[in-house]
Amino acid sequence: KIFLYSVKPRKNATVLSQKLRTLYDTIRDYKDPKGRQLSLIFLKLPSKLEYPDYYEVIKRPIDLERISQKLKTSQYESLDDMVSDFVLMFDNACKYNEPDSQIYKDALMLQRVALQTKLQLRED
Ligand SMILES: CN(C)Cc1ccn2c1[nH]c(=O)c1c(Cl)cccc12
Repeated sequence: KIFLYSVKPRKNATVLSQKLRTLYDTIRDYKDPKGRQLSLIFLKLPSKLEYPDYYEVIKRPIDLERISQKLKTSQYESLDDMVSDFVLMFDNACKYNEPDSQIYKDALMLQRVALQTKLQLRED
């Protein structure tokens, strides 16, 4: 299948898409020192059937699948744009879940990974 660009994608468009992919993959693949992949619980929101109150408490529910979908369909205009979706998700997790819960602690850890990765990618 020959894919001829009618118009060559602008350089910074591909640079941005590479940075967005790197940020997403870094969070998705992050493992703690014991080798546990923290992102797995964040892949899919809890079901409305099992957790109806979740959708009362959390006004803007979001999960990794939604962020992944937005990445695939080029809906992010900047790194900060994607970071704000990650921060929203982790804030949701810290709002709904108890501070002594594993998901609360994992949200804080992954939020730090997101912010550190953003800073590193900004320098490149
Ligand atoms: C107890 N149960 C609802 C925890 C649980 C189970 C799954 N998920 C949560 N809590 C969340 O906040 C959450 C978020 Cl942000 C994104 C994706 C999945 C989530």
